[in-house]
Amino acid sequence: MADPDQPPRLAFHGVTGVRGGRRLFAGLSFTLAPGDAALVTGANGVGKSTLLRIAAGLLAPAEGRVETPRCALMAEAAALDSGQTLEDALRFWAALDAAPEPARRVTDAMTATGLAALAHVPVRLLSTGQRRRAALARVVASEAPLWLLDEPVNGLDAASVTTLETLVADHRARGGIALVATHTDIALPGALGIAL
Ligand SMILES: Nc1ncnc2c1ncn2[C@@H]1O[C@H](COP(=O)(O)OP(=O)(O)OP(=O)(O)O)[C@@H](O)[C@H]1O
Repeated sequence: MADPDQPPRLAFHGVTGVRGGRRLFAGLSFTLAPGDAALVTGANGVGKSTLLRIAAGLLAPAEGRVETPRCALMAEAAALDSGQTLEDALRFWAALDAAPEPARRVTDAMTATGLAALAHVPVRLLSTGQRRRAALARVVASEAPLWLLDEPVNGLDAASVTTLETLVADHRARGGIALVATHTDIALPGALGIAL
């Protein structure tokens, strides 16, 4: 567990990632402090999503140790209830976060991701790109110190990619940390490169 009195940081200490009995990476060590970002790159199936899931605490490292602050993961599935309105679906997750004011956080996140006008639209009616933006809104609404973004650019149009880049930059400027896995270009100034 992260010490709440210390600034948040993500630290991998000699981490080995194994999936389906296959060793994907070994002895991986890095530290990200407030304001830092890292870009995880590599071919399909190399282990980028696995690394993010280990960072999120969803998978245990086969070897080594991970220090993770409170985090939010944007993965392939938005994990939003398709029968609910966008606002209600986002509020469901925001209420589970260890942070106050879920309704205010959701409203702010929908505005930041350009989704405010769709607040009352059922999730099932959202387009692919809108659903991806909704997944991003879930991360923004969490106000978690660590954002874990797995292929966040997939399905986004050019304007939404710019919005994403701005949101990540703002998050870092506020002392947040971002770990991004992608094989698409994304502007992440000064990011640590983790090539798998
Ligand atoms: N639940 C699972 N059980 C067993 N093997 C898995 C599981 N999930 C992924 N794998 C395997 O682990 C390896 C790494 O997968 P991972 O999703 O981490 O790769 P990736 O680099 O994110 O790939 P992509 O660029 O295609 O998204 C792949 O060979 C994949 O088949």
